[in-house]
Amino acid sequence: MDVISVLLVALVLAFSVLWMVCSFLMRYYWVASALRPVMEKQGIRGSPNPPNPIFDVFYGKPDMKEISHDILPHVLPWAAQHIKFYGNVHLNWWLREPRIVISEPKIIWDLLMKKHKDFVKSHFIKVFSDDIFHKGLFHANGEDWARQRQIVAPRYYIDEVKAMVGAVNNATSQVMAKWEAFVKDSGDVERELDVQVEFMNLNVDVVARTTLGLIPFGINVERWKVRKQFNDLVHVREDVIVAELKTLYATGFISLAPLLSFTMLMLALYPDWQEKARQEVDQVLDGEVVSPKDVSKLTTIEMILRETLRLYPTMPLIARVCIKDTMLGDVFIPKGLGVSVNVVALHHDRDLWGDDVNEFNPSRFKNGTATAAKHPMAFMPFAYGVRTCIGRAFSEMQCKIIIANILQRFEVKLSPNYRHHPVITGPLIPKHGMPVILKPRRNF
Ligand code: HEM
Repeated sequence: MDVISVLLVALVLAFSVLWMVCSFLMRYYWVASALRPVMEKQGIRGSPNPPNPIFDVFYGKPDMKEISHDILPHVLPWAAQHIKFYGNVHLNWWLREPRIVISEPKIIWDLLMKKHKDFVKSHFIKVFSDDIFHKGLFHANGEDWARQRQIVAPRYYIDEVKAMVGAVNNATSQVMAKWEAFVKDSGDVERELDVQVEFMNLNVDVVARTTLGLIPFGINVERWKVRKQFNDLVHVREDVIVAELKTLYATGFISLAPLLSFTMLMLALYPDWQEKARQEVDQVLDGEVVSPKDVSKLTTIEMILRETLRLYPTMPLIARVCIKDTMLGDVFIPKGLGVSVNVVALHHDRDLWGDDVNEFNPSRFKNGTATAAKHPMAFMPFAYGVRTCIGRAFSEMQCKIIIANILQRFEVKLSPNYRHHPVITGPLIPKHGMPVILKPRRNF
């Protein structure tokens, strides 16, 4: 390498380092001398020091001492403290980035419904998932998002979802037969199994059977030809189609396995609810597989799933970043500030849910979700507004079918090896899996 090349490389390196240092200082300067006073003047206060979420998440934390559903102090200890000291709207940090964290329904309404145009998806979530979701709908913004949503969302409308019941039944039946053989092989009447791993595999299978209908091959081409959306799709670049499939695969198996796992925990912990749900399954299905018309009749399972999602929301934080100076309620939000909805805190707020907030009580959903708490937006596992989850109906249908199949064939007990340690790794998951004891029902 000649001298000029060496000098050029050194110059580029020096500029890169300078740029990194400057942007770091800028961020700090902005936070320390500009942003904090703006927020504090409005009465919004928060932690003076950034916590270390990476450390909290991955290392060194002991399991919960007992199986309690009061999980906020365990999964987000800083949030539990901040709510106590600063209230339901406070400042916090994501690494070095300041964020306003909210668990106040009226302000969440403004963020997700009234003022949604002033916010975009935050790169906060991309830290966790960019390599998985790539450029798909989950991360997209602006026109790119609108175009993708228009193409993908109709695939999950209720009639389309009903048409997927058979595929879910087939995949689930195979797994049930495998579980029965697994217990039989032990020569015992019951056997322990980590169902979390099983649910992940099952969901990959279900998503493959249902989602591959999106790929424009063979018969799908014929279907798509008669739809206007196909015209949109052929204009979408190949990498965007791949990104969409990755998104649907990832959301399918990342989000459903934890919900199903925690539901198994609830069934094991509350045998009275397990029995109630089983009686409903036996009555509605009468030994047959679930048909599309049966799905809406499984109301006890529906309540159990909702109460599980309340206590253990799969998506514990919803993150946005402000792109235009705006107001959320009475709070001025400057452009560039991150905003997070703390769904765990919202779902565990005593003022909204009452004194039994940390108890498992599916009956609170007997008249639906809107009246279960003191505010209709107190329950939001699938978010609200234009970016609400497109997979909601699909997830509810799939989970009902899987749980109905399990109850039809097995009794579920808690394993002595279960260790209670919900943890946020992006989704909220049981850190040590979900070992339960399965006992096939003899009379089935
Ligand atoms: C227990 C199951 C599930 C839960 C709790 C859940 C929850 C959520 C939440 C809270 C959001 C909003 C995120 C945000 O605004 O930042 C979301 C978005 C999304 N979900 Fe789900 N989800 C589930 C299952 C699924 C499934 C099975 C699919 C695939 C079909 C799916 C596909 C998506 C997509 C594509 C988005 C982005 C939508 C957009 O931004 O327009 N989800 N989900």
